[in-house]
Amino acid sequence: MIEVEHLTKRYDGRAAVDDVSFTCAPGSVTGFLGPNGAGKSTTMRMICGLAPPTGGAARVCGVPYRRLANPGREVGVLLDASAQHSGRTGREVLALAAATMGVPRREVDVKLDLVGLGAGAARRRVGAYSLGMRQRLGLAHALLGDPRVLILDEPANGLDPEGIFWMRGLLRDFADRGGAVLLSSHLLREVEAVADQLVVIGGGRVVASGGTDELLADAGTLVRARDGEALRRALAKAGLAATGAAGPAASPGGGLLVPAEPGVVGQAAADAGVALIELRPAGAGGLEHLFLTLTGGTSTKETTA
Ligand SMILES: Nc1ncnc2c1ncn2[C@@H]1O[C@H](COP(=O)(O)OP(=O)(O)OP(=O)(O)O)[C@@H](O)[C@H]1O
Repeated sequence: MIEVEHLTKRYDGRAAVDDVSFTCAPGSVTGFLGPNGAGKSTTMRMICGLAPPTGGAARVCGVPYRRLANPGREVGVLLDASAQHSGRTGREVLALAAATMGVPRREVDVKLDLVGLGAGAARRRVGAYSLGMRQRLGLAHALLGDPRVLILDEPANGLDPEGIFWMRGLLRDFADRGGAVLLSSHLLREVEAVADQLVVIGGGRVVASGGTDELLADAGTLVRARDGEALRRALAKAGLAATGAAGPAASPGGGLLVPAEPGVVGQAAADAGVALIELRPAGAGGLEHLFLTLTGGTSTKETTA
């Protein structure tokens, strides 16, 4: 439903997006991940026809976005939650959009309800909304035309943990009913629970992509021994590269992340007579480590989280 082929965007000769390709299939959520400045928003803007690509092409529902006759009925887009007119109430924003799209007026209340904006909130001006409320309104706007595709740029920004959990459920349900979701974030943890596949971008280029489970399975093994140095020597002897596990992959007292199956790592330790106190698939923590390694040093702005 979304096809991105060799998309490239240059500003003043510098590539903000460099030869990016991926597809988002019906019935799936694609997590589009990368640090600040990686090129996520620029890619999404090109998909939605808001920025002309320097090279490559993107299609939504089989055609370039600009060729969709009534885009809101096919693709729900939330690129900037703060873009709504601050002087209008939440209900007015949706009512206007409904009229433009030819959506029955009753859908306004259905969608306000769906995103948890009650009657009181809907009567308030958008200028008085918190960022989380604006994100909810943006989601209601994106869902208004009952589209088959959702393109959402950092929709979890400003939502509290409960809001993020709620949004995951909503997006999962949307995909389970056959929709395609492209969801960007600079936080792996925000999307890994809901994304079927991940596209990781750093410095404008895709640095990793694939099924979330597959990437998790490939995330390596976390291993720890009381004698860390002996373990390092044992792994080196077996030709296994090891890095100090950091962040969520780390275990108390330190540990090593090894890009190999737990059985292979355990055998290497056993062969050298090193007693282990921990040996497990690194899973999500390992993926985070992989993500930080792959995108390391490519962030052009300070991370907000
Ligand atoms: N209109 C523009 N003119 C010049 N450079 C731009 C423009 N838009 C984006 N860029 C640059 O392109 C690069 C990618 O920016 P982009 O906003 O796409 O990244 P991002 O991954 O969405 O980051 P963030 O998470 O901070 O939104 C950055 O270096 C940015 O400064």
